[in-house]
Amino acid sequence: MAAPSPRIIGLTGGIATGKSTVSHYLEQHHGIPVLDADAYARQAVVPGSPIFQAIVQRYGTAMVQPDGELDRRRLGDVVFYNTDEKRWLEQQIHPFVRQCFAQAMVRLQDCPVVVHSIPLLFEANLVDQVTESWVVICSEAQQCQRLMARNQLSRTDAIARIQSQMPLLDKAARADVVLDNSTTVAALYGQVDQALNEHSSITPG
Ligand SMILES: CC(C)(COP(=O)(O)OP(=O)(O)OC[C@H]1O[C@@H](n2cnc3c(N)ncnc32)[C@H](O)[C@@H]1O)[C@@H](O)C(=O)NCCC(=O)NCCS
Ligand SMILES: Nc1ncnc2c1ncn2[C@@H]1O[C@H](COP(=O)(O)OP(=O)(O)OP(=O)(O)O)[C@@H](O)[C@H]1O
Repeated sequence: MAAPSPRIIGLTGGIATGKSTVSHYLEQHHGIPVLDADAYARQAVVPGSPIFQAIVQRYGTAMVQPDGELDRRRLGDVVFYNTDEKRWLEQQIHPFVRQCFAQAMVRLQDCPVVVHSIPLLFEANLVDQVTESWVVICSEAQQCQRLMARNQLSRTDAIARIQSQMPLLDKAARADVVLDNSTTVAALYGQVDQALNEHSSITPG
């Protein structure tokens, strides 16, 4: 059976498990366009935007850095410890992100393969928007260590961010492809190459 056109790979995982490492490889090595929900979510809160203003109204100017940008670390310290505040923020940002995806897909409709990098692919029930789902996993100890190192976070703050998400094993159980990023980046790339070749005929549903 012919693969649907375009083939849309929904790339997900836990925080700091390696989504960006995979998406950069797909983009740079394979030339596949990547639409990144995290990047759109950052665009949603540029200084002066309606959502930036709503955030400042809700939490005060303490959320704004001296350079005028949103203090993302500080906002994370609020929402990753408080489910209601996380839900409020998602309600502000997600419609903008959905609109960005829809607009970009009009532009990319003739591409044979497109990647949608979406941390909340399963949590937000977006799996119907893609033709196959890939999840990047590693052990929780590695995830915590990589997150602490990259974002200069304490162990407590890293664990709060990890625990605010759907457990990785639940994501792995739902995914079409599980990419194990518990060893080297080279080993991860090998799995990506294999998944690109082997799963090209997965159809939605
Ligand atoms: C809270 C914010 C400001 C923290 O920013 P920060 O620069 O520290 O992190 P960044 O945006 O790079 O996200 C890093 C990772 O955090 C995790 N994460 C982000 N938002 C969420 C969320 N709502 N729920 C669970 N995990 C999340 C994802 O794994 C993501 O890849 C930011 O994550 C945000 O605006 N989140 C709400 C928007 C959202 O839901 N984004 C997810 C994609 S739409
Ligand atoms: N196999 C690996 N071995 C060691 N470090 C790694 C490996 N893969 C990724 N990393 C590092 O772990 C960190 C997280 O990786 P990456 O940014 O790709 O994750 P992510 O899932 O995109 O993160 P986020 O959820 O925050 O967007 C980065 O600093 C990256 O360089």
